[in-house]
Amino acid sequence: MTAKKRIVLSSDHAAIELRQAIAKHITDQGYEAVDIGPTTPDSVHYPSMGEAAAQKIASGDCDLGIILCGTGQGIMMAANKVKGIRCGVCNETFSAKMIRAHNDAQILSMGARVVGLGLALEIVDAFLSTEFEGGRHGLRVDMIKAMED
Ligand SMILES: O=C[C@H](O)[C@H](O)[C@H](O)COP(=O)(O)O
Repeated sequence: MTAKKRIVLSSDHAAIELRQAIAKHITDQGYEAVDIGPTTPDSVHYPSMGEAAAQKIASGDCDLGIILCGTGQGIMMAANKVKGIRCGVCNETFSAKMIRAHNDAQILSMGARVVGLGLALEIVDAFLSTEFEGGRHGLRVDMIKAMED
């Protein structure tokens, strides 16, 4: 039996309900949701939550990630500071497919103050169901990786 894909989820205070709905949605689909919070509505700083999620990927503990803040932008910026991490903000499904297919992004970021629940779940599905195509795209991703050395 193949191990379940482990998907780390994190957010700031702006996206708690959406994050929890996504966790249930992907669990229902057979993924293992590794939800690192927060769980209370208290204000929490998105850089810490973005970094914590990205470290779960960089360490190999999780396969892919979904992170959320008000716009998806701030938490994405923080996640991308962790070496080896590629994260994009996607507020529609085409980009969510393409950051997997062409950019081999490990983390999807979304804005809970931008997208509604129905669209957010479709974006998640697009991201999780798409594989990296490699080939010429692999050369370009390697160029990004080389900038970190
Ligand atoms: O990029 C940053 C995010 O959108 C944050 O969720 C947002 O800045 C939080 O704002 P506030 O503290 O006013 O809820």
